[in-house]
Amino acid sequence: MTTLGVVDGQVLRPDLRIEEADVLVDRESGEIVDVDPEVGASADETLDASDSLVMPGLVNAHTHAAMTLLRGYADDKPLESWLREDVWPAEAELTPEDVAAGTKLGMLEMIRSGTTGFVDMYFEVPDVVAAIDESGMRARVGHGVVTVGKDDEAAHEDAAESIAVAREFDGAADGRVRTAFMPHSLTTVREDILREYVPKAREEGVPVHLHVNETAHEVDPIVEERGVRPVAYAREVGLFDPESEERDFLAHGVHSDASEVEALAEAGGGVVHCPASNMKLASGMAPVQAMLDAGVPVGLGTDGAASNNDLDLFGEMRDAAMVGKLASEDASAVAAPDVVRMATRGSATVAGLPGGSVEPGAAADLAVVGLDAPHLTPAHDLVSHLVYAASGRDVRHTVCDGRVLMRDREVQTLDAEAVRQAAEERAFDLVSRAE
Ligand SMILES: N[C@@H](CCSC[C@H]1O[C@@H](n2cnc3c(=O)[nH]cnc32)[C@H](O)[C@@H]1O)C(=O)O
Ligand SMILES: [Zn+2]
Repeated sequence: MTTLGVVDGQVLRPDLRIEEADVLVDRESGEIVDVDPEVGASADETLDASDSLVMPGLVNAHTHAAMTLLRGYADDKPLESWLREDVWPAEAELTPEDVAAGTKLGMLEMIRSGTTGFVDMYFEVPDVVAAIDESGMRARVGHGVVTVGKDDEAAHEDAAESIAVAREFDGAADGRVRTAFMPHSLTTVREDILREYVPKAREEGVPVHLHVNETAHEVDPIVEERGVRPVAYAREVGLFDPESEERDFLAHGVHSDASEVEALAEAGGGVVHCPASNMKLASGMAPVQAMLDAGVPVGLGTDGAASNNDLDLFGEMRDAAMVGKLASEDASAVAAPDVVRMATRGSATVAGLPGGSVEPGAAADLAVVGLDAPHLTPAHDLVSHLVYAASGRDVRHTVCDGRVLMRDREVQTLDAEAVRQAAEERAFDLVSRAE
C-alpha cells in the first residue's frame, strides 16, 4: 500500500463535528484508511492541512460542464427563450473538440473550488469521458436526449445513442465514470420515446436523470393534456420506480407540489437543487425544506455555467441557504448543516457516486479549505463558514480517488493555462459560427 497523509488539519466528520486529526489514504484502493491524530505523518506523500479544514470533496450533482463555453453569452432571459433563441443555436455548432475543451475548462474550475465529483448531461459523451479520465475527477455522465423538432427516426436515434453510451462507458476511467440514461425533460422528449427507452435503461442497470418541474411552463402543458402532475406522469412512464435498483434523480423540481414531494419521498427519487440557475432564469423557488422534511434525498448542483454563471459549489451552498429561507419565509429553514450535507453526502447519494464523507472505508475524495483568511475569522462555527462566508477560492488542495488533483492551488492533472486558452479560442469561434 502506498499512502497519502493529509496532516495537521481539522476534519469535518460525518456527524458534522470538527476534530483535529490526520486523514490517511490508501492511494491504490483510493479509500480512506484512518482518521486520527498523527496517523498521516509517516505516509509516502503528505499534504499540509495546517490552518485548514479537511472536508469531503463537494459533488456537483447536475451540470452541463461544456457550457462553460457559453458563460456570459446570453444572460437575463427566461429559460424557454434563452434555450431556443441563444443556447440551442450555439450548441448546434458544437464539435466534439469544442465539448472536450469546454468540459476541461469546467473541470479545472471544479477542481479549483474543491469539487471532486459531478453529474454531466451533454453530448459527445466519448470526448467528455476522455477528458474526465485525464482530469482524475469522478462523474456520472449521459447523452441528453431532445425529441422536439425531430422526426421519428432522429428521435429514436438520439434516445438509442443515450442508451448506447450509457452501456459503453459505465465503469470507464478505472471505475470513476458511471453513466445514466438522460432524457432532457418531460416536455422536450416524447411520451412514446420515454415508454420505450426507460425499460432499456433498466436492462442496462443505469439510472435515469432528467429536468423536471423547472419552470411553470414545464408543468402546465402536462397537467392540461393529462390531468396529472409531472411527477405522476413520470411514474406512469416508468420513472422513479421503487422496485428499480437504480435511483432515478431529477434536476430542479422547483414547481413540485406536496403530492409530488410525497411521491418522490415514497419512491426514493432524488432531487438536485440548483438555486442559482433557478434564481437567474427566474424559474422559481424549490420547496427544499419540505423535501428535506419528507425525507426526499436532496443534492446540490450548479447547472450549466451559462445559467449560473460559475461552477463553484460554495456559492451554491450560500444560495441554497438564502433562497431556502426566503421560500419558507422562515430564517431557520435550510440551515447551514443541512446545506453542507446536501453538497456532500446528499449529492453523492442522489448521483449514486462514492464520496461525501470523511471516514475509514469511504472514497478518498477530499477538499482542504484554508482558514487563515480575514473573511473566515473568527472561527466560531466552521459549518456556518462553509455555507455563508467561504468561497471556492479558499480551497488549497483537492483529492479524488486517493490522487492529488490540486496541491497548493496548482491543478496537477490539467494544464490550467493551456485549458483556459483552448477554451477561449474555441468559444469565440463557436459563437461566430452561430451568428
Ligand atoms: N441531444 C440534445 C442535447 C441535450 S443536452 C442537455 C441540454 O440541456 C440544456 N440546458 C442547460 N441548462 C438548462 C436548464 O436550466 N434547463 C433545461 N435545459 C438546460 C443544454 O443547453 C443542453 O442543450 C440536443 O440535441 O439538443
Ligand atoms: Zn440543467
